[in-house]
Amino acid sequence: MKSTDIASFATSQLSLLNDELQAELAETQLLTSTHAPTVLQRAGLALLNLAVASQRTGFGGKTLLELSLDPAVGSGQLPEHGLRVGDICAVAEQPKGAERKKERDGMEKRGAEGVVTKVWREAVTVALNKEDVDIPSGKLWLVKLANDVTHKRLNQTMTKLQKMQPSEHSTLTQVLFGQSSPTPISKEDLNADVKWHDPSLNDSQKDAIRFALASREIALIHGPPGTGKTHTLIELILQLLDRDQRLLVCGPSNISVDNVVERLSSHKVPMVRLGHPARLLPGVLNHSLEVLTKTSDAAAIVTDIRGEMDAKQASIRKTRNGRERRAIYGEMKDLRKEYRHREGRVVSDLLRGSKVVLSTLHGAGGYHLKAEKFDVVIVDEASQALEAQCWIPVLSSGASRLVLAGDHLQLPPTIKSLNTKSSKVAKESKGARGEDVTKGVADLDVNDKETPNIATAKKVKADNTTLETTLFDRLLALHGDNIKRMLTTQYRMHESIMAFPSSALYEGKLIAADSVKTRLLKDLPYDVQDTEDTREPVVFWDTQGGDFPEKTEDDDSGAKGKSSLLAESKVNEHEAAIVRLHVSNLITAGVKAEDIAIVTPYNGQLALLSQTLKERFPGLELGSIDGFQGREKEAVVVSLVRSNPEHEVGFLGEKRRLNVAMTRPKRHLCIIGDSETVGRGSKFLKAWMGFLEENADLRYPDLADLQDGG
Ligand SMILES: Nc1ncnc2c1ncn2[C@@H]1O[C@H](COP(=O)(O)OP(=O)(O)OP(=O)(O)O)[C@@H](O)[C@H]1O
Repeated sequence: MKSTDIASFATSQLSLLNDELQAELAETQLLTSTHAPTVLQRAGLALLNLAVASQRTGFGGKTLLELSLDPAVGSGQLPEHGLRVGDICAVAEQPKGAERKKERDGMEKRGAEGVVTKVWREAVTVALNKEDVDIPSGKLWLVKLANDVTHKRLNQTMTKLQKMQPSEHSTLTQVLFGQSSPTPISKEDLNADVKWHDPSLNDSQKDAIRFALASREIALIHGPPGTGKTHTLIELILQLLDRDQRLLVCGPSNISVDNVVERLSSHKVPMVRLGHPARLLPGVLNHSLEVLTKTSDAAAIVTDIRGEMDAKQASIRKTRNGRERRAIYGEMKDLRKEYRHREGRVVSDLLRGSKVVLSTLHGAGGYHLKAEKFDVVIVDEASQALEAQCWIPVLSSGASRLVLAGDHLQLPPTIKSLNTKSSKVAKESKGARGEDVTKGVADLDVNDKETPNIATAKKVKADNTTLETTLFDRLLALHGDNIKRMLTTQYRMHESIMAFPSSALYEGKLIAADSVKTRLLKDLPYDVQDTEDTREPVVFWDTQGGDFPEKTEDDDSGAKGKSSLLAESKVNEHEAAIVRLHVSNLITAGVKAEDIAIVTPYNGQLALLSQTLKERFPGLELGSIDGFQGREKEAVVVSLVRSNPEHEVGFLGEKRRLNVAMTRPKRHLCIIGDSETVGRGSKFLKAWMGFLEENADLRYPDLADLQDGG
């Protein structure tokens, strides 16, 4: 165990985070300043021709603007756009048609900044950051800005850590940096009798819970794919509550937190979910602070004042007279103060009564928790969070114990929010893992990860830390396997699908639960024929021989002019034809399109496959491997794309990405790739190709057949 100096660790993190922010800001700036508004709209980064449809007061006394199409332009649905709940944006007067960068300079600054809180077909709602801003009355546009809010909180947290005196470091903090060893756990504690709420837990789950209950400072629960990590955490939470502990439960994304809230709610645990309601799953809303402040007994005192504020807001918009406006603003200010005061009281009563508070890691740094203390912090999906993010709840909660659940052998935190990169920047800056960061228009997916884009993650500081090293990784390196327990029974995959990842990554320890180990597509609970595909758990279409070459997308006349934002990526047209053939065979056999997913690491290939398959099989799901982490499907088809005489494999070289790809299916995994190219990429890839040749149902495609079938 090598201990780390806490202040210099924080300093190095601050510098890495700052590099990261600068890179991101530069990229956004370049993009929005070099394109006309209409281009930005097409790229999903702006919405044009808007007008204020209504204005009211929301939670926290914030002004909510509802924006819909300007009646002068039209009515009804908004055009396709990429604005999503949680995006940071500016509402401003729309530049005139030809107004370009120069004229627009500083324009976004002059508008009002806010956060998108609701998106539906006809309108978008934005919560403004500042009070009392004048919204121009002409035609408006909404333009996405770089999200530096996340960075600010990370920065504050790391600065706090940096400035702490050694005497202020809790025992937990010392253990997290190797300055103290974790308190040894006695055999009796590990074998203590526990009254289980869920008797169906398997032995590795029970062991992990006993271990986490016995540990005084840290416990890592390592949950390989499908092993019931969240299931285990629920029991752990109930057990800790039985022991009268107060808990702060966090995850890196809203969905990871909601997942826990949904499963906890059947246990009638008094809990509060922090976070903006617009970003929460519907089933979770009843536990959200906003809904609780409206429905609890104390809520009435807040409601009447809210109405009064809305009325004042409305009158401001009608008044043109400056003096009158100023007077109303003054009254609003007093009302808002009173509102916050009352709301604050309701909120703190609610929080004080909750034994469990749940929020994103980021949300744990909000002002609601300032006065709250907890005994234990639990982080789900911890290996998908930046270390600095994990420190937010650790420092804010004052907790003495930390439980991290995750799987460091799947992908670490990544660029999930749409990042605004021009083709030029995208070509020059490869992402965190040298991956295809050109998310561009191909997958403007809703994704509300609060993890910043790691454009600079590869930068290694002198002390060997990168942003990509998660707390989970670092603790394992620091304290070794003694601080972790692994869950070993998986409830997802057929045993043949599980075999390779288990032996190559999980020390051969995974066991397939009886309920899943022999499940095939032909056994689906609806009518599926028994065919050469539906009776095979693993199929490998080996395209070796050079007839299935990859192409760089730019060779193909600038991606057909589809977008300047789609930069260099790889495609493999012949592989795409095999995907089509295989998928149509499955569907002809009776497998529902909804039960099939196609994943590929390259956005170029994804775009090509979407073009040709989406219309034909609407239920089919297509996505990047990275975007599919955490998901599962009955059948998964993976197109590996790379096939070249140089045997270059690009980011197939990242085994954690391939691990994610091969562990998504329940009953059927179909791999399409060139074993000659892929097999030379790394030891792991060589072993995988060897495994497939030995164990999969091998197919050698014939180009002529493809022309018929594809
Ligand atoms: N002891 C158990 N007995 C039966 N089924 C279980 C058990 N533990 C977990 N499962 C089932 O396994 C599946 C996966 O569980 P869960 O969603 O908790 O896993 P996870 O590890 O959090 O998932 P991921 O692999 O996405 O991280 C669920 O359908 C769950 O009901």
